[in-house]
Amino acid sequence: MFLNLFIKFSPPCALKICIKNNFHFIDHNFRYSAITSTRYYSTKTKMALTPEQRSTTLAALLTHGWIMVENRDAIYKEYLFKDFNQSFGFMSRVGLLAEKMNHHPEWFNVYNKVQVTLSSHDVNGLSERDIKMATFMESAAKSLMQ
Ligand SMILES: C[C@H](O)[C@H](O)[C@H]1CNC2=NC(N)=NC(=O)C2=N1
Repeated sequence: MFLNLFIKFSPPCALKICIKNNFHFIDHNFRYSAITSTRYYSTKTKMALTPEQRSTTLAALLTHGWIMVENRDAIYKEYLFKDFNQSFGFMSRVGLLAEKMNHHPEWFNVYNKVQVTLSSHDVNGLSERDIKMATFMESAAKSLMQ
């Protein structure tokens, strides 16, 4: 109900794509049922970072251990945790957001080390989604490390 109202009255720049999934079930009594789930994806943030965003939000991340990748419009950071438990906890938290955003980090993990590269394939470079993801990673890492 609220979602419908939101979609109806949200500003026109926030164009929504609606994807319907049909799930079909047969239970242990061989009764058939179907559930339709609807997901809405916003196209609003599918844009490369503006020069202004680069000199503000991106610049802030670059003072927190993130670096620009050579020959690619992407950012990289290496996180060093206490042990594998912390690394995996971090990746689990980030993984849930990644699925929700449909935006996935390129990452490598061994024991307490997680190396992350962020970029947006669809704009062939950095977008607001990378900033959002990196900012979330910063707070997840901080809360796990204390
Ligand atoms: C087809 C699918 O929507 C795309 O590949 C999604 C999935 N995950 C993604 N992850 C990242 N990092 N960038 C993308 O542009 C992206 N796009």
